Amino acid sequence: MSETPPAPSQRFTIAYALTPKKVASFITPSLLRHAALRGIDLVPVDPAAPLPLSHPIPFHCLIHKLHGGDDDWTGQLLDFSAANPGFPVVDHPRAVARIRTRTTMLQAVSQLGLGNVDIPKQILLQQADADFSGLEFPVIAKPLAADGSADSHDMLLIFNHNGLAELKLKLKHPVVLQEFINHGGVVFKVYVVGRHVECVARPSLPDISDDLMKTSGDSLPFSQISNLTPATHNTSNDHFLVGAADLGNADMPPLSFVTDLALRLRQALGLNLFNFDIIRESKASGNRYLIIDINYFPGYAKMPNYESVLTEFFWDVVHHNPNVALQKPQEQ
Ligand SMILES: Nc1ncnc2c1ncn2[C@@H]1O[C@H](COP(=O)(O)OP(=O)(O)OP(=O)(O)O)[C@@H](O)[C@H]1O
Ligand SMILES: O=P(O)(O)O[C@H]1[C@H](OP(=O)(O)O)[C@@H](OP(=O)(O)O)[C@@H](O)[C@@H](O)[C@@H]1OP(=O)(O)O
Repeated sequence: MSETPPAPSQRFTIAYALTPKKVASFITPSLLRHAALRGIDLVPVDPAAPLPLSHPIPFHCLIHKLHGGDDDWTGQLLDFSAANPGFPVVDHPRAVARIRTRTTMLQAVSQLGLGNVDIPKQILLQQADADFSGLEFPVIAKPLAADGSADSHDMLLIFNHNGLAELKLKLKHPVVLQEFINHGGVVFKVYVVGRHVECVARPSLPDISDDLMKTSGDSLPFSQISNLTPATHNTSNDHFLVGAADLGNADMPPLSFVTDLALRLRQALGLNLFNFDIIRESKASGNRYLIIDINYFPGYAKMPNYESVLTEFFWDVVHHNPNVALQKPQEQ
């Protein structure tokens, strides 16, 4: 990369509306430096102030991730996108909204046209006493909202009907109940930035044998298991760490498969900035993969060289490179 930044007339501004946590982890001095050398400046926007609805717009692209309770902000983004068609808002608020609810989040998977990729069987429980049918134990109860709010990562692994009865005391409804799939204790996280795709292995829940089902009680709470390190695990999660897989020796899915899957999913979702979690079913004879979660604008700073990857993406966006263009999501 040239060490001489472009002249002011060739510079581009990326406005960002991010949570303070995200600003701290993502808008690092090193990202700012990388981007500046490519002629790109990152500046904050105040989500409490109105976005400009007419020209001149003082930035060339808007990136965003704000958490629950931000309906006004989403409305602003929709109005801004409608008033400025073609202006790069990364990503379109309607496409983001779809993956902030666990029922609509995984719908796109059925459009991928890949026979070995599926989602676990799941049902929505609106209320605590709603009917539970068609699923086999163990199941995981997940909050319907996947919007980054305080309790959106609180989960309950349920082994039997008693555990199901405990659900109403332990998690706020509505929840999604999803069949637990044995997968060898490893989850593969696939990070997508435009057409850039990277896959890493992370710790997951261990396989659950019939014996473990009998000895584990009725239900077990857990939270953010894939981000656990020895320094952060707590008592409820400790249980699951027993028998944790050796990530260094994880049998990674082929990169060509992961890339193809990620690019299909990117188109189907209409998103440029996301990651998704896949697991490989232990008992399946061939390789059967299940997508269990999709996250908007994840923790990219954990990717090696994230500064260059994101800078190149921003450069493509402000130069309207068709590589990063996506279809606008339909209103539903
Ligand atoms: N259907 C499933 N079968 C087996 N394990 C699962 C299943 N669903 C989730 N898990 C395990 O539980 C973890 C958390 O689930 P999920 O990714 O849905 O939660 P999340 O809070 O949205 O995650 P993140 O912290 O990535 O945002 C997964 O990383 C995986 O270890
Ligand atoms: O901050 P972290 O690096 O842990 O990033 C996590 C991110 O938190 P942040 O967006 O508030 O930063 C989470 O977002 P919310 O669901 O809470 O909205 C979610 O996307 C996780 O999957 C990310 O972890 P990763 O998948 O990359 O391991």
